Amino acid sequence: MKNGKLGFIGIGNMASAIIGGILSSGTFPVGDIYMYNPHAEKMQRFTESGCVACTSAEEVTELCDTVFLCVKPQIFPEVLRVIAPTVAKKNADDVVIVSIAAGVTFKNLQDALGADRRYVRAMPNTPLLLGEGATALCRTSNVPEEDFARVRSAFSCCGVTQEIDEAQMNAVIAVSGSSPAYLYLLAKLTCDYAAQQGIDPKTALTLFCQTMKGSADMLLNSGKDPQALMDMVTSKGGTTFALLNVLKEQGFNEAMISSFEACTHRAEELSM
Ligand SMILES: NC(=O)C1=CN([C@@H]2O[C@H](COP(=O)(O)OP(=O)(O)OC[C@H]3O[C@@H](n4cnc5c(N)ncnc54)[C@H](OP(=O)(O)O)[C@@H]3O)[C@@H](O)[C@H]2O)C=CC1
Ligand SMILES: O=C(O)[C@@H]1CCC=N1
Repeated sequence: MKNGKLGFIGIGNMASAIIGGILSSGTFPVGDIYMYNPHAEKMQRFTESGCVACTSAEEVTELCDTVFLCVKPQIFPEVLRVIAPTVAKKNADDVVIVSIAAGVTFKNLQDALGADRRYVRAMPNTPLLLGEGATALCRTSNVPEEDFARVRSAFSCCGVTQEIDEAQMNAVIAVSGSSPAYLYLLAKLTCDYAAQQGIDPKTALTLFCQTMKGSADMLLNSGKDPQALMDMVTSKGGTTFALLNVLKEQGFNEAMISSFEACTHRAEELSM
């Protein structure tokens, strides 16, 4: 029997962003959110909001019909071993296991918890915390629409979601999961340069962040592709041309592509 309860195992950066986003949106009753983390203090701010702290991963799995595994890929074997007996006691229809881990495959989950269980993989990102996340999702073929919609709503209440094939899950990490880091790097480099030139750091950050937001809106809503938008900015013989030329000369494009490949490759290595 399904009870609508959402359980989270591993309350670190990402689970905190997801739970924080869910709480801000009010999409799920706060008392339906269960969680477990070895260091209990990490759950405190959510228990203060009305979420329920459990004393073990088994307890979360026993009490909830949608279980989000939010530990590091390296901890997965241990957590899967711990929850396997509890998952085995449930009817296959009564539990959906959601993994947000980089690289951990459906095969890894099925080998540990059973091929007849229902699985969803998600690749979210930390802006979920502000309701501005981006999450790629995929499911095993036995996950019915109703169960998938429920999992999806935990992510879509705090950002956009897109369903993709499992074969694309490692490549998509460079697009949603990891990509905030290179955008923050760009912000840091830009603002550090501005500060060196005597521009007030807050002023620079405000200008740069609005530029990222506005550029994202142009990409989504102007009807123009990235190259056309770059061309609109680039006057012949002007400043943007000079900027892009140095990036080209110094191998920026190749470095970015190599970094995406490294990201995907690392996810493949993290598979169990
Ligand atoms: N950070 C990100 O931006 C994103 C992360 N992910 C994925 O999310 C997952 C979690 O990443 P992230 O939140 O950054 O990692 P964190 O290290 O911040 O969180 C992991 C949490 O797991 C807890 N934990 C450790 N061992 C156990 C255990 N045996 N049982 C239950 N909980 C345990 C840790 O608790 P304690 O500290 O007390 O040991 C910690 O709070 C990873 O698989 C990652 O691939 C996906 C997309 C984006
Ligand atoms: O760095 C990581 O491995 C995780 C997965 C995506 C973002 N953070």
